[in-house]
Amino acid sequence: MTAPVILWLRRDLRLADQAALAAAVASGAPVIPVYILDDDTPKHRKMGAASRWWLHHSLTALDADLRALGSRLILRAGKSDDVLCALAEETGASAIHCMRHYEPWWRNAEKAVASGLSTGCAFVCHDGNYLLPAGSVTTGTGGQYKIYTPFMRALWQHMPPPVPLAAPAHVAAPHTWPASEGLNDWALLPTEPDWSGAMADMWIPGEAGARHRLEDFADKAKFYDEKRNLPSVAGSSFLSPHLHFGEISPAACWHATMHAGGSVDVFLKELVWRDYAQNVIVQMPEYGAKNARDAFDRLPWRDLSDPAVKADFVAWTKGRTGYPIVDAGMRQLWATGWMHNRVRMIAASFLVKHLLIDWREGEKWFWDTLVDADYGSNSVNWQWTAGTGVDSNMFVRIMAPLSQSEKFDAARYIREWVPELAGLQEPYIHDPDEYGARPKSYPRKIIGHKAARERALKAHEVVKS
Ligand SMILES: Cc1cc2nc3c(=O)[nH]c(=O)nc-3n(C[C@H](O)[C@H](O)[C@H](O)COP(=O)(O)OP(=O)(O)OC[C@H]3O[C@@H](n4cnc5c(N)ncnc54)[C@H](O)[C@@H]3O)c2cc1C
Repeated sequence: MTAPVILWLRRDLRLADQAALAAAVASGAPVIPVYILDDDTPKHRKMGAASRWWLHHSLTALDADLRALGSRLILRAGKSDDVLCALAEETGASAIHCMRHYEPWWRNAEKAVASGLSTGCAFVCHDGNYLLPAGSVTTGTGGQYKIYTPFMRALWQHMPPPVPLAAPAHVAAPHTWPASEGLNDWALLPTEPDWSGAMADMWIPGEAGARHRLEDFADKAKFYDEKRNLPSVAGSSFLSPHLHFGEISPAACWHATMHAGGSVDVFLKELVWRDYAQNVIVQMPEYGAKNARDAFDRLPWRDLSDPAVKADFVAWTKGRTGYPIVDAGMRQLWATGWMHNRVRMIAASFLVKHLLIDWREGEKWFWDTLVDADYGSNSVNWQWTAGTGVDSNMFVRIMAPLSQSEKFDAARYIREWVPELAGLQEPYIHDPDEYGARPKSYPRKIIGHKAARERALKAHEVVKS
């Protein structure tokens, strides 16, 4: 009887263009696909609540897709290396195939599995969750890029990525299946209260949902640059949670859109940002916790243990800052697990500069509430916004939320997410306080733009010194 091979699944929950699955199938051995719910290895970086909701549905979809090919998904909970080594022993597996991941905890886990397996079992990591393996695009002298633009130019020379692999037609099952835990027993879905209604309306987690999003976007990709900054318009791809969970490969996204014409290159460059973020965390694994620019360690952030500061933070999380564009974004995030990119920049900048609250508090909130919460992309973008990153916006360039709201035509978006303001016309809706048009149910501005700007610039003096 041929020994089986194990397919270790993490953020690569797809059948098409899945190099680890393709290699497992090509080995000719029976395949045991396993997903391990591991809250030990990532420690405080375990998946947030919105991601857990997504995971439940994505695993359900993947199990159904595998069953259609004659296979199924085995679920186990525990520390990945312990579980995998035990499963390899139990099944007599000859190899474990997986996709490579770059979060520091996954890199450690990959090393632990490789060293923990008995000699009869090979451990093989495959690439394909990114356009190129992190670390493979190097400068002329063989160094790593820290800045996005030269990184993008260098990566672009290697594009397009290889043509995506088709899903296998059949996945051979083992003679007997090892025991599996029940997905419902993992309690990944919220119950009391169940806050996932708007998420379920907006998203279809799983590979088929990802494919539909891509097909829908491929027709619009040529207009990307004109529309992507307008929160009232669905101008971007909405692929981020699907890409994060690996339900679709970036190569599939590239090939489906690259001939769209118009401004599609601007979209493709956003896919490169995703790769860039992984390259940053490979070089600086602590990026989610540590300022890349040390001088910012001196910045006197307001202290969250002070109740007044805490109240400001809570107002931000609940979308009650008195700045309609910020509040609309934060409420969209809470309801759907996603926020428009332009509004993410405005809301993040508001926390860091207007409220002078440490970017790490915002990063944590996003980690818990985004369905696309991604260690690399989240920390790179927060540090970009805060001005603390290797490649970042300057701290002293303070975004004016109210003019951004007008510039990017956010009225319809605000009406959708801040119903108290639904009756206001332009320009009042962008700044109801200023025009004396604020309904009683909507809060006053938590701080004026001028006062906030002066406070932030004063705090920054310490960094300069
Ligand atoms: C403060 C802040 C935090 C963020 N946190 C995350 C996060 O945790 N996870 C995440 O995927 N994105 C994050 N982003 C980036 C960006 O906002 C989202 O990727 C984008 O809004 C997703 O929508 P979309 O799929 O329609 O993107 P599109 O505009 O259609 O872009 C296509 C894909 O490119 C990638 N991408 C686009 N912009 C970026 C970017 N700036 N950085 C990295 N990848 C990008 C995403 O995978 C996205 O799905 C963050 C941005 C900010 C300002």
